[in-house]
Amino acid sequence: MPFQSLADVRAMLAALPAPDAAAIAAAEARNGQLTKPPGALGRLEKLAIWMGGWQGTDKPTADKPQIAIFAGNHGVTAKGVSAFPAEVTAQMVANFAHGGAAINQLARTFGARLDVHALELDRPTADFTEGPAMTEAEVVEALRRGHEAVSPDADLFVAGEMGIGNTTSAAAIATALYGGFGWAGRGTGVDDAGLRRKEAAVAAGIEKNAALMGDPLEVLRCLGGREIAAMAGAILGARMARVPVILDGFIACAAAAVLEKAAPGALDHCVAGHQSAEGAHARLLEKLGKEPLLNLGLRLGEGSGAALAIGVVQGAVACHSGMLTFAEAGVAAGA
Ligand SMILES: Cc1cc2ncn([C@H]3O[C@H](COP(=O)(O)O)[C@@H](O)[C@H]3O)c2cc1C
Ligand SMILES: O=C(O)c1cccnc1
Repeated sequence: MPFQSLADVRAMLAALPAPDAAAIAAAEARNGQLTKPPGALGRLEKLAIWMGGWQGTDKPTADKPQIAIFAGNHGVTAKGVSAFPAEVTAQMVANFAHGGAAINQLARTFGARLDVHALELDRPTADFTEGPAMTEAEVVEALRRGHEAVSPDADLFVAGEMGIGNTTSAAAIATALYGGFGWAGRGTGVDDAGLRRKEAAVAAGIEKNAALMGDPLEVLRCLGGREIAAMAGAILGARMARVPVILDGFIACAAAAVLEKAAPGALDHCVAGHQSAEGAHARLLEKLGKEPLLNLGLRLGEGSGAALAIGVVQGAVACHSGMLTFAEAGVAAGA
């Protein structure tokens, strides 16, 4: 058991592993010798060196990517916050199992292992507008499921989610962590009245759980969902195993934000895969200090934007680890 209480999670967050400084130096040196003008591969160069640092090598790989999707149901759906009914969560889990969802196609395209973890779908979280969404035992169990989902063999990890109502939960988390207004967005496509219901649910959730909002892990317990907690646990598990992570959209970033607030630097092993079309995702990425790799107007979740960014990371490490140096290739170096 990686942890049995939120206190154990806090202790883990206080002692996170750092990247391998020698591997970073070696990867930087290698990058400087490859057959291209200095800096010509732009951000790909930084990505490859970052991958090397976390993997502890000057020749990183990205041919064993893992995508884990976590699914959970939300009591707050009773407040009419989604354009779709809560049954869709379980129906989409079946669709993932049959290979029929967008993420199945993307995982196959980039050669990623895809695991689906359905977290007590017949037992939704409590409606957070009326009290904490989860007990400590429930949130710790979800964090643990995520933590244990990371394969020790993976060289790159994506956490994705499925949970009708979870853009409201993510908006509530972002509001609690960063304050201000306007964190709720259209999600699956709610109309103006639906958006107002989401804003009201967020405000009620913050007010009802006000006494606990100073502690990021309590924010996760009170306003999160099982799949959001599991994504946080998985991102933490990847850090402990020094597996680099690609962050997905608004909901995945809300999960990640809990870790960053609890322990600044906790997302140093993460890159932002994309900027989603969910209204407040750009703002959340700014709070995290992360520049997205892609901006394709996706607003799906399931890890889909991050999955597409696996291709970018694969391109970066293929160049970095596969190219010849000037000396090896017999190409004349510049002045
Ligand atoms: C068919 C379908 C497939 C999905 N795949 C991801 N989501 C996305 O939409 C949900 C969040 O939006 P909201 O907060 O508005 O409910 C999450 O399940 C998210 O993963 C889907 C939603 C639907 C309807
Ligand atoms: O940003 C996302 O990942 C997202 C946006 C809308 C609906 N589901 C997911």
